[in-house]
Amino acid sequence: MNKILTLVLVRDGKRILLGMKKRGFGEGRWNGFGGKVEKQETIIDGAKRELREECGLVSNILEKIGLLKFEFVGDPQLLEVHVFTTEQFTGAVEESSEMRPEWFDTTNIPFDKMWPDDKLWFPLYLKGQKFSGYFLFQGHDNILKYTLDEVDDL
Ligand SMILES: CNc1nc2c(ncn2C)c(=O)[nH]1
Repeated sequence: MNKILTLVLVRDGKRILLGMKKRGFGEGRWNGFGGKVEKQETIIDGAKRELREECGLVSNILEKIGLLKFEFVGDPQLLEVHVFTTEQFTGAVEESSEMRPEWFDTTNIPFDKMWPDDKLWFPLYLKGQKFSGYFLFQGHDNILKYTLDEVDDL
């Protein structure tokens, strides 16, 4: 059974909010906000909860824009990441124990300090194209193979 995770990308015009992961999975990398989905919540409610917990922003309008599946050589647990975006949010950005948020210009995204798959699917995201991808990782830095498709709906 795949482990269901969420990823929320927050946009404000030309800017995107990313968080520096301070510990755990993906530590030391910039990423969107998200995490596990609890048993009693829907995926989108889990995404909204993680957004608020990790950076203080509240959004009721998340748009589903991507589905990413990750496999790691030697690990039977597949990750299934449901990707959302929002441009409508309230609250003040605040650092959490998990994440140090920072605004970036979408022309200057720090891909060299992000998961290596991000540079592959971000261009689709930035042009508003929904996507579905599968990535086979060797460790956390090396993509052995991947598929990435533009899709009309998720
Ligand atoms: C493994 N690559 C990867 N994993 C992620 C990401 N966001 C959340 N998780 C768990 C991502 O962008 N890449």
